[in-house]
Formats: sequence, C-alpha cells, structure tokens
Amino acid sequence: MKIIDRIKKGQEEGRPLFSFEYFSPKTAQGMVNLHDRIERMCYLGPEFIDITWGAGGSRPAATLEVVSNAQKVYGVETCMHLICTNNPTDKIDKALNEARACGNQNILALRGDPPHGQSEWSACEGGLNYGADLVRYIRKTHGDYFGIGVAGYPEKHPESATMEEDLKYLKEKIDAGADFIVTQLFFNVPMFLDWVKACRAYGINCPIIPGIMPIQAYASFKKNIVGVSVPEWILNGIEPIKNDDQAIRAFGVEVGIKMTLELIEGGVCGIHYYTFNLERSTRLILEGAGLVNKTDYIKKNMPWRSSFDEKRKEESVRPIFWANRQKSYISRTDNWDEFPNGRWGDSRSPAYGDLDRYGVYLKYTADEAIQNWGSPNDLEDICKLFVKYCHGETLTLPWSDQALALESGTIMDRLIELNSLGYLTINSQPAVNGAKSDDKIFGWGPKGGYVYQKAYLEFFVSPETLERLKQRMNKFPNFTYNAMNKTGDLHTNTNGSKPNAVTWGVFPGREVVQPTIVELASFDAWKDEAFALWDQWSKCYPQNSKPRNLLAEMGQSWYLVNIVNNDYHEKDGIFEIFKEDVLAQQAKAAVDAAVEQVSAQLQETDISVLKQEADTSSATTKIESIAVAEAVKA
Ligand SMILES: Cc1cc2nc3c(=O)[nH]c(=O)nc-3n(C[C@H](O)[C@H](O)[C@H](O)COP(=O)(O)OP(=O)(O)OC[C@H]3O[C@@H](n4cnc5c(N)ncnc54)[C@H](O)[C@@H]3O)c2cc1C
Ligand SMILES: NC(=O)c1ccc[n+]([C@@H]2O[C@H](COP(=O)([O-])OP(=O)(O)OC[C@H]3O[C@@H](n4cnc5c(N)ncnc54)[C@H](O)[C@@H]3O)[C@@H](O)[C@H]2O)c1
Repeated sequence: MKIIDRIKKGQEEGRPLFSFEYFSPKTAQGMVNLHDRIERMCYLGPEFIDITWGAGGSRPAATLEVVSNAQKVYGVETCMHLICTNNPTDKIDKALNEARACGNQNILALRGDPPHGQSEWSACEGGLNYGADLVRYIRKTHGDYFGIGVAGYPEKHPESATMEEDLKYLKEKIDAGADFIVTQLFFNVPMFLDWVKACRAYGINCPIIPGIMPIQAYASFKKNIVGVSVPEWILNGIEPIKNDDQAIRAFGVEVGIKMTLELIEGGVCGIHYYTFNLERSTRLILEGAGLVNKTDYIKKNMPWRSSFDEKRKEESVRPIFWANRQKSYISRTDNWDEFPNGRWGDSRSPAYGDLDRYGVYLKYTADEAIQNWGSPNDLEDICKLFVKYCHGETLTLPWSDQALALESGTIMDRLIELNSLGYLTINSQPAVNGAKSDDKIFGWGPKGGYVYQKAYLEFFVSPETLERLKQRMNKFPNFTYNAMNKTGDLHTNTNGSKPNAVTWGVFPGREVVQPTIVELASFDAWKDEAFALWDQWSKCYPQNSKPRNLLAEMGQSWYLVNIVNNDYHEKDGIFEIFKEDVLAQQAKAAVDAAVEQVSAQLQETDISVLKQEADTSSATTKIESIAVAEAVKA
C-alpha cells in the first residue's frame, strides 16, 4: 500500500502516525540483528519504515536486502530511499525494478550529496540532476505504481541561497508527482511549524512529516547538528552530562517526548523517527508520548517478560546460564547494544559504526581538504602533517574529525614521536587502571564508579615497517595486534575473532560494562572505510599530481594496524615495541648533528693548509688526513 493512502487514512481517523528510519548495517551479523530489531519494532505499530541509501551510492545491495526482508518477511510498509549521486539511470531502473519485485511500493526520491571530494553538485554520466528529475523519472518509467516522498528542509537546504528559492524547488518536486514530504531533522518545533505555514502559503499542500532524531549519544548529536539550530535549553541540558551516556539517553528521551507532544499539538499528520538502528530511545519516546501502549508491546513482543513478576520486567542482564545462547539473550532484550555508547560499539549491532546516517566519508570539499592538510609531496610531508595534528596545530585529519581528546594529552609526546617515525596514528587510548568515573580526563558513565582501559594504538604503516614490527611482536607476549591492507591481507596474532574488551567500567549496582571492544569483524568492516578515506583524500588533488599519486599509492599498499597491550597496569608499555626505531632515529640524528658540526668546522679550514701541514707528516698520515678532510667536506 502507498504511504500516502496510509497518511490519508490516519488523517480521517484523527490519529497521528509514526514511522522509523533505518540504515543498512555494515557487518553481516549487524544485518541479521537489524532484521530482529525491525521485527520487534514492528510491534510498536509504525505506519511505515524507510531504509536509507548509502552516500555516494555505496552498498545498494544491502539497502535492497533490508527493504526486501522488511516488506516481504515482516510485512511492514517499507519506503526505499533512492539517490541520483553516482546512480546513472540504468542503475536507477535496476533498483526500482528490484524494489517492485519484492512488493515495495514507496520511494523517497533524493538528489544525494555531491560525490566524495567534490564541493559542487554535478550529475554523473547518464544520471539525473535534481530530486525533481528523479520524481519525474519514476513517474515516467513506472506511472502511478510507486508512492513517492521527497525531502524538505525547515531550515532550508544548505545550497539554497534563500528560503524562497528552497520552497520553489520543493514545490517543483511535488508538482513533478511526489505525494508527501519528510523533513530533515530539527530541534526547534515552533520554527518547524512556521515553516509548514510558509509551505502552505507557497502552495505546497501535500502531507509534511517532520523527521526527528532521538538524542542517543553525544558524539552522534554533535555530528548531526551541523547547520541545525538547537534551542538553548537542549544545549544547556546536554553539555554538563556529555560524558555520561546513560544520562544523555535519558535526556534524549525527555527531549523526544516534549517534541513529539508539541508536534502533535501543532497538528502534524505523523512523526518520522531517525532511529540510527537503535530501539530503546524511540520506544520510550513513543510510550512517554502515549503513542504506544507499553503493556501491549510487552505482551506481543516479549511474552516471557509479561509472565515474569514485576521486578524482572526491566531485566537486561544476561544470566550466566544463558551465556551460550546469545541469540535468545539478544532478542530478549531491546537494549543489549545501547549502553553505554562505546567508541566503536559491537559489530554484531545493527547500529555498528555509523554516527552519520549515510555512511563515513571525507567531511570536506577538495578546496577545504587542501586548505586543511596542504599538498603533501612525499612521506616526510605526510608525517609532518600528522605531527602537526598531534601538536594541535591542525585540528583534523581525514580520519580524525576532532582535535585530540584530553586523555591523549597524556601520551602526546609519544604520538608525536611515532608519527615522525612514519607510524601514522589515527586512534589511540592510554592505559588506565581504575580512574574514578567522574575523573575530568578519563571518566565516563554514572557517578561512583571506576573505569579501566588497555593501551591501544591504531596506525598506518608501510609493508616493510609492518614486517619489522611483526618480528618484534614475540618479545611482547601481552600484545595483540591485527593488520590489514586494502585488499584484506590479514596479519594477526589474535587466533580467532573473540572480542577483546579494551575499555570497561565498574559501577555501583550494575554489571560491569565494556563499551569498547577490539575484534576482527569490526576491524574488517572499519578498514574498508579507513582505506576509502585515502582514496577520497587523494581525489582532492588534480589528476597525475604528486600528492594525488602519493596518497593513492599509500592507500593501495600500506597497512592499517591496531595494537592492544593487554596488561593495563603498564602505563607506557605499549610504546616499548617502537623503542628500536626511536633509538635508531636518535642515533641517526646524533650522527647527522656530528657530521654537520665537523663539516661546519671544515668550512672554515682551508684544505690547502691541511695539505701543507700534512707535507710535514709521514706519507700515510698525509694521505689519510687529506682523504678524511675531502670526504667530510663532500
Ligand atoms: C528525509 C531525508 C532523507 C535522506 N536520505 C538520504 C539517503 O538515504 N542517502 C543520501 O545519500 N542522502 C540522503 N539525504 C540527504 C540528501 O540527499 C541531501 O540533503 C541532498 O543534498 C539533497 O537532496 P534533495 O533530494 O533534497 O535535493 P534537491 O531537491 O534536488 O535539492 C538540492 C539543492 O538543489 C536546489 N535545486 C533543486 N532543483 C533545482 C534546479 N532545478 N535548479 C537549481 N537548483 C535546484 C535546491 O534548492 C537544493 O539547494 C536525505 C535527506 C533527508 C531530508
Ligand atoms: N579497531 C576497530 O575495530 C575500529 C572500528 C571502527 C572504528 N574504529 C576507529 O574509531 C575511530 C573513531 O572512533 P572513536 O569513536 O573512537 O573516536 P573518539 O573521538 O571517541 O576517540 C578517538 C581517540 O583517539 C584519539 N585520536 C584521534 N585521532 C588520533 C590520531 N590521529 N592519532 C592518535 N590518536 C588519535 C583521540 O584523542 C581519542 O582519544 C576511527 O578513526 C577508527 O580509528 C576502529
């Protein structure tokens, strides 16, 4: 059924609808668990769900797999996003035909952002220009079969010069045959309601569904508010609790409930929730706003819970005797992957690794990249850039969106040393042996706890340096490492893929929590993105230029390595493995300095004088002194 018909029915019945957005997961296990999650969330009663299309046209097969399963297996009305970026019309035809073949009848038609490394939008060869062109194309090729939604921007699209211009093109999309609008996320409800009035005044009369993002973690909140105005009360509420994931989620639910109620009050036809593939916050918002009935949900979805006594209903800890029945455990809890929001999360989670809804990519245009990172011509230039980043002289790298965290200050000198040696670091954490959870530098999680970390380093190295490192590894029995190049050539001493907890916390009255793990499956998924960033960075420079060739070649041949020192008592132990390089560098520096000193002295000494002096010495001494003097001068 078309979404527009569902919206009309909801409007006739006077009930506000709600819907969920998901993205296609990065790992195979994440995909399996997303299906479980979608199935469970269907019991909340969304009118439809939609699945994003990876930026730059990446992983269309994964999008289609989720669409197909949701539509066919769970029977939930599903809307597939489709973009023009990197999608010539033959690919668009293929996607539409496949969507149609699995019973899908709804498309969110989008232009997409400019391809990676490009600051301005241009269509690909054989592709379409704008969202409106895609709407027209779908209508031309499939008539009325699909219901079509388009994107709207309550704070205007960043490329539009004025709101007037933005509304003009929004209307063009509706006139081209779109049925409804879903908006970009926002936090200011009165501003949204004013924008709806402006749309109506402009003659845009179709249903407009506001899209809102439950705040579930500080990092993703920060990443997604670029260009979005956030009311003071939200900013003031979030900053003091930014290191306490549990408090952030609770606050996010509070914000979500308030916005939902205000929007319903403002007369919207429905609300679209950007779930980021997580479940709990969205469910709590819907319950808090009275849009779903908690008891009904538990009865339908978790019959085992409703038969428990009251005290056990909120259980989310895995009893020890379930240890070997992960699937039962996972599907019995709705928040197994939600608290606390770790650095990389768990690769089994559908939400794994995505702080951005449409995938990881270089956040800068080519001009900005060149301005930020210069034009490296050789390895030395690249090492210098990484060293500058560690010094705080440049605030980002392609792999690091933000300046070094406070905790990295404690190992900054060591990081500088490593980068100057050609170990290009992109992530790190120092060892911590029981800091208080409210510690200004290392603390996280609820108050009254203690937190721990194993030292961790992640860096790129040349194949030759990797070989040298591997040879040293057996002298460090507490170290585990994984290394992979772009093609997936793996070197490891981890013997299998068991997750290694590298950050954990002990808090009053709850189980030990381990937000960050290192494991092969997530490393494997991450490495594709890490190497894609070399490629995207290289494309910021003109073809055949030195920087372009250098960066492309490094992305092709270098390895991404992570090392964990499992003995978290050793504060600086992880750096011992690089000692030989440091000593060699120091020895080389000493020799260079000595040669420089001698040659400076010789500059002042005339060789002819030496020759004269030598004439008075024995023949052997004479030849030796002249040879030494000439060699040093050379
Ligand atoms: C609800 C929602 C879902 C999204 N899902 C995805 C997703 O799954 N994958 C993804 O990669 N991205 C997604 N995006 C991001 C979206 O692709 C970008 O915001 C993109 O930059 C604009 O897409 P659009 O369809 O709104 O573009 P358009 O409507 O084509 O507008 C883009 C810009 O061009 C201007 N414009 C339009 N027509 C013309 C014209 N004829 N002449 C000159 N200028 C014109 C507009 O004013 C605007 O500034 C989503 C955005 C939203 C709001
Ligand atoms: N190993 C894996 O399995 C895996 C999987 C996914 C992502 N990642 C990593 O996650 C990173 C982003 O995640 P995050 O949430 O941990 O970020 P974060 O900001 O929470 O933490 C990054 C930490 O690394 C430090 N750091 C940042 N840039 C650095 C650099 N260039 N050199 C040395 N230290 C640096 C920061 O100061 C901070 O302490 C990616 O860049 C990637 O390295 C790793």
